[in-house]
Amino acid sequence: MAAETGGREVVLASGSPRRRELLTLLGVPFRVQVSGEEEDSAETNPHTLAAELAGVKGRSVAALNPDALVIAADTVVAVDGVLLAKPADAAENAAFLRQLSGRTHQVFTGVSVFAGGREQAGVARTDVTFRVLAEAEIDFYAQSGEGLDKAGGYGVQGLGQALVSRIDGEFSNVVGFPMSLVIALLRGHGVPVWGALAQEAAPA
Ligand SMILES: Cc1cn([C@H]2C[C@H](O)[C@@H](COP(=O)(O)OP(=O)(O)OP(=O)(O)O)O2)c(=O)[nH]c1=O
Repeated sequence: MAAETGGREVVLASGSPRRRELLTLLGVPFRVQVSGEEEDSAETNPHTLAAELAGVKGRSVAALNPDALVIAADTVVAVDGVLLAKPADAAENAAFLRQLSGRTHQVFTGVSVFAGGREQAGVARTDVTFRVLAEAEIDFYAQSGEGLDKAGGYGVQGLGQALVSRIDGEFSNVVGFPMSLVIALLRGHGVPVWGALAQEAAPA
């Protein structure tokens, strides 16, 4: 395992099935250890909050795995300066969708990598525009339950793609794991994304 991952075991500090899928696509062997840290913060700036929460999750798992490379992420959705976390129920999900309808909002994902006692981190931003949604569409989507475990109350990778009219930025960032940033951070630590040959071929 260690030889395939730049000398360190890779630990994904996330319970998100999307992050698991996306890291698997990169061909990196890893195991999952979920941070038990509470995701509460007084921070109101979405960019800063995404960075802070990714750091909190990663740091707690890194403390338990000092020899590993630990990667963590956090996704924050903001519309007109208001943060939309995960909706508590279908009614709150519908309220979120009303706020997002016909507008452009921002999705920030912070990614933190801890290895050898050091942290490297970054934040990606994608702007997502929703169609003007009819009340019946809002009810239908909220009742589907798809948005309940997702920041902003929707999943762009599922039924939620029918809500979206435009995406400016990286799609994978909206799903919670911005590939460009993750690849750069992993390669920066010598982890061969898509195998050793691709590592050699990658531009500096
Ligand atoms: C906007 C949006 C969010 N999401 C997801 C990504 C994240 O999993 C989730 C945001 O919550 P997070 O707190 O970032 O992550 P999580 O609680 O799912 O997992 P963990 O803290 O263990 O890493 O919302 C989608 O899957 N699709 C989308 O379109």
